[in-house]
Amino acid sequence: MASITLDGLAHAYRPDPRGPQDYALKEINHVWRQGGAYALLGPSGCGKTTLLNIISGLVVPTRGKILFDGRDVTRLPTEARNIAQVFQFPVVYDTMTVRENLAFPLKNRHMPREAIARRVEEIASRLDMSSVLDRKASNLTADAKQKISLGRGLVREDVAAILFDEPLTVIDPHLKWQLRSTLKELHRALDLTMIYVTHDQTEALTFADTVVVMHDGAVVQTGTPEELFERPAHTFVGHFIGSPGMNVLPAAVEGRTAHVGGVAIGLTRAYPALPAGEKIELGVRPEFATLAPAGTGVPVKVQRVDDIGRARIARIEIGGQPAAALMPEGLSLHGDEAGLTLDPRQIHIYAGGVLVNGEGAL
Ligand SMILES: Nc1ncnc2c1ncn2[C@@H]1O[C@H](COP(=O)(O)OP(=O)(O)OP(=O)(O)O)[C@@H](O)[C@H]1O
Repeated sequence: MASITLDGLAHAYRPDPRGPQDYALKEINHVWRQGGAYALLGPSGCGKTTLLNIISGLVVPTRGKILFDGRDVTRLPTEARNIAQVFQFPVVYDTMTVRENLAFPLKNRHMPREAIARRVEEIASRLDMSSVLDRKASNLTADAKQKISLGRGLVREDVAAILFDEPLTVIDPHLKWQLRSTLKELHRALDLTMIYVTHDQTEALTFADTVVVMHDGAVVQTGTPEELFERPAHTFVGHFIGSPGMNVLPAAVEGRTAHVGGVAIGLTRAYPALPAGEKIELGVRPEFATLAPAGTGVPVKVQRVDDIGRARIARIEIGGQPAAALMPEGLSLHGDEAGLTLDPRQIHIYAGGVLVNGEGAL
């Protein structure tokens, strides 16, 4: 196990980068703590694989350094980095049994035979594969083969880190939720540094203690799942995490009041230093905006109500801007006029997409 430090890392695939637009990865400074469970979350093309390849040694960054436990490994090849990797698609030897596949990384490192047997049994049991240990891998389903790949990644105790690159892509949806929690349990039990790359917020939020959210080659927020939910540092995080995502409404702020299309919304903080020329927006998650009878709270128009299983979500307009809110049990609507009650501590103000810390909280 190791801590991994990204020190001023940046990468451009073209040899003569001129400006930020030429960088697939803009400058990143970050420390992955030893034994931590991390997710690297972002949409396709945001730079996740580039960063993962820099960590694993497949790509040498244009600028900056990568340190494992303080040791500069920036130019070391993958083999010299002592990391395990699990990819989207199974990497297994079909002619070997499950047991032989799991034992392979340990045999390669000349671990004593009894120690190998013990470790293989332990990992197989944690992945619920004990009953198939002596089956040939070729006879197994794609799900089972990917579980072997996970096992081969997890079997070594001496790795600096395990990198997972969208490891549940081929897993049947019914099994996905189960494997997500298995991986979380494995992290607790095995105390390894794990970095899990995904574009799927559910996978990231279930697995990781700390999620690094990337957008357009840059890290826009690093935080616990709760922090990302309750205090998105960027409107992108607000949109990308949550279902439906955060409401982001163009606003003008005066004192402790935000105006959204002529509708006044009370704030708990003042924002005297908002940068001129930047787009000002108010962000509030649907979970903190509850529909109420007309005449209560902020006046809104209701367009429709969607049942999304765990809740009913009202599609509304605030000052002409589309938004989503919780539809409470037992509320009956008359026409399209309604009120909206907002949790004032959960209303955030953004300038140019970036969260602004207000002053003088009430
Ligand atoms: N070998 C390469 N040469 C040139 N450009 C590349 C190369 N690999 C990636 N890119 C570009 O770098 C940017 C980041 O790509 P990257 O694969 O790191 O993103 P990602 O978040 O992992 O996306 P995905 O989930 O689709 O793999 C993209 O604009 C991509 O087109």
